[in-house]
Amino acid sequence: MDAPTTASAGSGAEGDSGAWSWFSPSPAKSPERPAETPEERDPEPPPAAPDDGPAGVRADETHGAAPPPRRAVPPAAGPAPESALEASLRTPHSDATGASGDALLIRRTMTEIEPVAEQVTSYFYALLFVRYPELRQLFPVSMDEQRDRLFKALLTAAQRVDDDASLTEFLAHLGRGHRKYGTQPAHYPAVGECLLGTLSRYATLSWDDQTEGAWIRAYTRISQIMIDAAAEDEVTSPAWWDAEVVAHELRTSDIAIVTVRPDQPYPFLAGQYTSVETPWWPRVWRHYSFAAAPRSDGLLSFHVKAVPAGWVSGALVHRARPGDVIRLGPPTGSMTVDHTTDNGLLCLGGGTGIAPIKALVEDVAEHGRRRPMEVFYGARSDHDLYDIDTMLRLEHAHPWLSVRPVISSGPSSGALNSFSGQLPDAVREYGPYGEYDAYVSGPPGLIRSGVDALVGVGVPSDRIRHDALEELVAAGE
Ligand SMILES: NC(=O)C1=CN([C@@H]2O[C@H](COP(=O)(O)OP(=O)(O)OC[C@H]3O[C@@H](n4cnc5c(N)ncnc54)[C@H](O)[C@@H]3O)[C@@H](O)[C@H]2O)C=CC1
Repeated sequence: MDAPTTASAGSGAEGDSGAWSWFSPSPAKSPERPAETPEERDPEPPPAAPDDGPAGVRADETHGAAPPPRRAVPPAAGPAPESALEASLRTPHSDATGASGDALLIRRTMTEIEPVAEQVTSYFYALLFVRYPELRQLFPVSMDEQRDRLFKALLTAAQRVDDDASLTEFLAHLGRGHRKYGTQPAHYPAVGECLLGTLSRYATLSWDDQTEGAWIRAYTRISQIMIDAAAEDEVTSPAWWDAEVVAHELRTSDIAIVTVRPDQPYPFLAGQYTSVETPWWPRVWRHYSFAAAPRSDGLLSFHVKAVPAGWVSGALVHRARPGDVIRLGPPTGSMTVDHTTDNGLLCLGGGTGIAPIKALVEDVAEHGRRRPMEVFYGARSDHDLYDIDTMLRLEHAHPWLSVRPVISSGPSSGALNSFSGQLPDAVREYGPYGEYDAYVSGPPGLIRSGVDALVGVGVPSDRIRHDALEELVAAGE
């Protein structure tokens, strides 16, 4: 997808980068470097983690983390037949794309561990929590989804090691975003040590001194960018905002509009989103878009749908009441209005994805340029169009705005004169829209098919905005 997207978050605090000396690349095994592999430091490998120490890893969290046996010494009689993986890992360190030697070495490691990524991740966290139990408190009680995150982010960064601009943008964002988790510069060497310990344990075919050097250089760079970005952010912005619930309106049996008052000014742009932590599920954060443009009274609102097994969404819909205090991360997202053009705006909002679209309408209204704006608001049935009254009120107030309800599967009373079908079908029916900027917000499936439909009705792909698909998929609620 080539539309502008947003990325996700990372860690840090005041930068004392001088504490990283052990992580300097070392051509030979350096005596200062701590043990790299579990067996060097932990006589018992982490899968036999403590049962459930105060800040330890539960035994069940190490499930599946049993490390593979170290590479067997080839039998004297002759080498065993080479597998396809072994053959690919033997490929010389050069590449037609011009990737650097370090990038090639890092990719080789990732090729080798990819088939066992789940065990690698489990082992990594087990090792981290056994060696540094004090870090356990930074993570949610249930590690099910977290297991994926930190490690994936590190791997994504390692993959971009040859692309300075993209790497820096990704990591700076990650570094700023990690402030709300309480990450400190001193945590980075611990993570790096366990990352290398894990990789050397699993990438037995490709791991050698050169590869280790490449990973050390990459991780040193990754952590420095994250720490610097966090330190810079600290000068102007809190790590998180506490926000008191001031209104809670149940719109359907599973959708609520939650309005909060942050304890400090909260600057953001219409179309952006933030991460939310509730008091009931500490350290579990979920993304929600702002459902209104910035207001003079500083209040923020979110549309939340309780989804099955959605801890945060369930708590926000069924448990939160005025007076409760939730926590907000920094605003993020690039689904914002370009006010330098007079192009029309074409918006697709599916389900609670209408929330940021409503904010965009308010933003355009405040700028007073009367740009044509077409909003397609999709839901399964009339009943699921929980905010249609607000949208129709806005349409009534602004002659440049047109709102079209689209019902995909459920019954429609006919009262709304809605289009029957999927949102992309409706857009095709009403197009072309060559002179429009476009915005898509809703379930990941809608983003994918919506972007295709928008390109089909003449919107250039560089003028289509939506939030990052991987964020929407990862959030899951
Ligand atoms: N900034 C954003 O992109 C935001 C995204 N969301 C996401 O929106 C979703 C809302 O969920 P629900 O209200 O249950 O929506 P839903 O699953 O009921 O879908 C709403 C409408 O979107 C369209 N749609 C859904 N899947 C589609 C597909 N595969 N192809 C074409 N059209 C499709 C249909 O018109 C459907 O009626 C959640 O996944 C939430 O995370 C919510 C708020 C903001």
